[in-house]
Amino acid sequence: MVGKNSETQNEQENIQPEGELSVRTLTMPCDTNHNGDIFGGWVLSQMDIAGAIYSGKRCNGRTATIAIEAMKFIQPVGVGDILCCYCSTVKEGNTSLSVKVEAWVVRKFETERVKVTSGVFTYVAIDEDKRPRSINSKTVLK
Ligand SMILES: CCCCCCCCCCCCCCCC(=O)SCCNC(=O)CCNC(=O)[C@H](O)C(C)(C)COP(=O)(O)OP(=O)(O)OC[C@H]1O[C@@H](n2cnc3c(N)ncnc32)[C@H](O)[C@@H]1OP(=O)(O)O
Repeated sequence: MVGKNSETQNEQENIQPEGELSVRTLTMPCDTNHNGDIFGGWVLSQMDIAGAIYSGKRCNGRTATIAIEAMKFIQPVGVGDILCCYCSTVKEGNTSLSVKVEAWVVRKFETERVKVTSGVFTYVAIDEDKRPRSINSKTVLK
């Protein structure tokens, strides 16, 4: 069974996700690699979407990902797992917002959450010409 040891560890240490749930989705067979696990790149893209939704709300409109800190994939994600991405603010700059995104999964037919990876994603608030703008500027949300 994938990741059972870490689940037990999470329960024992009572580790909980940090931040606001931004994306929750079901993993599908089309997202697997040649080993039958979910592609790390697919997980990364879901985390980027989660951070983009979170930063879009905070920055009142469009944002673009400018940087992603090094990440460690702690354990594999399987088909049928439910991926949950939680976001919290690490740093607010003038035009940028750094967001910690934690990825957790609920294993297929189980109930406990297991942390699979986390990373800091930085977004820049951009205007309609795709130029940086203040994260506090009020833009039309489109
Ligand atoms: C109710 C509302 C709901 C809304 C709901 C929305 C939902 C929406 C869902 C979308 C879901 C899909 C989301 C996919 C998200 C992409 O896929 S975005 C695509 C990938 N990213 C790109 O193509 C961006 C390409 N880069 C660029 O266009 C330009 O670099 C940018 C972003 C316009 C920035 O321009 P620049 O001249 O390079 O920026 P610069 O002035 O040097 O620096 C800007 C800020 O970034 C910081 N920065 C620069 N380099 C770095 C670095 N390496 N590390 C950290 N920070 C850095 C600077 O310090 C500065 O921050 P501040 O000090 O102002 O706070």
